Amino acid sequence: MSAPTDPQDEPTATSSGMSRRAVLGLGGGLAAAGVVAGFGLGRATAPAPAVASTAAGTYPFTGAHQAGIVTPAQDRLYLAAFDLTTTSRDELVELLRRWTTIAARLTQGLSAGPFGPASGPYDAPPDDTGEAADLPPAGLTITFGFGRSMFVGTPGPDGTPGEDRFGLADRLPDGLVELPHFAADDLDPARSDGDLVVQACADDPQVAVHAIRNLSRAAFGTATIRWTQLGYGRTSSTSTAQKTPRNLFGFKDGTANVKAEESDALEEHVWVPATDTEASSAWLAGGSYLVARRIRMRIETWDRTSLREQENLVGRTKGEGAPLSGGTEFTEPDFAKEGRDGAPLIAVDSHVRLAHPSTHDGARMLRRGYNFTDGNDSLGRLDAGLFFLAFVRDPRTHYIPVQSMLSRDDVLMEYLTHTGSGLFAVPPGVPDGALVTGEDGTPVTTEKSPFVGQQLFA
Ligand SMILES: C=CC1=C(C)c2cc3[nH]c(cc4nc(cc5[nH]c(cc1n2)c(C)c5CCC(=O)O)C(CCC(=O)O)=C4C)c(C)c3C=C
Ligand SMILES: [Fe+2]
Repeated sequence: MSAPTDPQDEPTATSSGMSRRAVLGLGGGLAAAGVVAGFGLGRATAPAPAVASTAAGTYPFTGAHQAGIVTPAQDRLYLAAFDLTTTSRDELVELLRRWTTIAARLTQGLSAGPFGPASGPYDAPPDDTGEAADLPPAGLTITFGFGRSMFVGTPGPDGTPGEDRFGLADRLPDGLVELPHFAADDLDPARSDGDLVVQACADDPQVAVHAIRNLSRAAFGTATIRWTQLGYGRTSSTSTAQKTPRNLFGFKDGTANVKAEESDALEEHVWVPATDTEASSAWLAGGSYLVARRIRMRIETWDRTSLREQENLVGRTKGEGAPLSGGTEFTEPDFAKEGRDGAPLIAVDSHVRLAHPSTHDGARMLRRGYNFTDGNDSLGRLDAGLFFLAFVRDPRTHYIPVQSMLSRDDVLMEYLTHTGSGLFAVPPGVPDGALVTGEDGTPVTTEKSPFVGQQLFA
């Protein structure tokens, strides 16, 4: 996988100078020396600090918040929702411990396990699947979240309540509601919901897929994949240093997004605050909520729509991304401005007007979506669209009212169908310095090692 092509998109890298390949080579040396170890025993390599990097860049795994939210949006996504097959709380905790260690390792360019794909016990499967062995970390981030069903199970079709399998019902955070049915939803249950979610983002699809594959492998016997979504071409900027990308309608997307540099806006709109949470959600302080919506776009119809109409539907110009009220890309839209005919220059039913914070008591969201193309239907139309991802402080105030209005009144909806949906509580990050490391200084799983979401089980 290649390093970021746009110098503005370069991950904030510190350097250990150790590539994944070098690490694997050292793992092989250990095997040759007859050292057979599980996760608790490391390789005899030079320590790889929790914050490491190569020329291609890594992002720290630890911190107050999980990586993959304000991290400059990488170009590729592989997201997987899982269903737990166990009913044991201890096994759930063990899974989260294993996942935390593996994620901490992979994001720093290490193999999933201490041996890597080509060493370790010869009669056992390798502890890493190997397809990323020669690839740099590619800015990989791995972000974990919990679905409502993990807390309260899934209600039966007759409305019977779900089962509290893990003794977590009283910890259900207030915002982790069942999303209402929105007008024009055509949701496929096989592409919706899930007990757990893992978002892997990287600048190389193989690195992102490798991450999910190895995490899924580590979940064997405890959780199975419910659905996945592959995404390419980010449709948002999450840093002012990034160029605004384009969605499959050809419009710049992410111009007015909440950006990493807007620390006040992040506190107000993205992070769950410690101050105003109920006891049931206190564990989520410093976390966020992730809304995922698979939105199919009728691109063949769109492609037969005039440029004038396309711009009016969106409320911005297609070339520059400027509001139709005038100015350049980052000029604030002037919704009061009228044209010569006395009609507002930005139509009252345009997407940007209806999604704008001024229409929703100031509520904003951090959008982090991706384009997707999943083949075609029997009529030869592409099954393509936008996999909308947004991180919000509270979906009840920051997502549901916006989506309700858009699904009812937004003229863009004529070209859209929501086909998948998920809402997840995203716990805060694993604190810096908390990871347990083995002799070689790389993260290992022990009975005491910290894990993502630990606050929930305290
Ligand atoms: C519920 C939230 C939103 C959904 C779903 C959504 C889908 C969606 N959006 C576009 C294209 C664009 N959206 C733009 C801006 C924009 N969109 C939302 C919310 C949802 N979009 C917000 C909050 C905003 C920002 C509004 C503002 O503050 O001005 C834009 C303009 C450029 C930008 O600011 O990002 C485009 C273009 C598509 C194609 C789509 C579904 C497929
Ligand atoms: Fe939008």
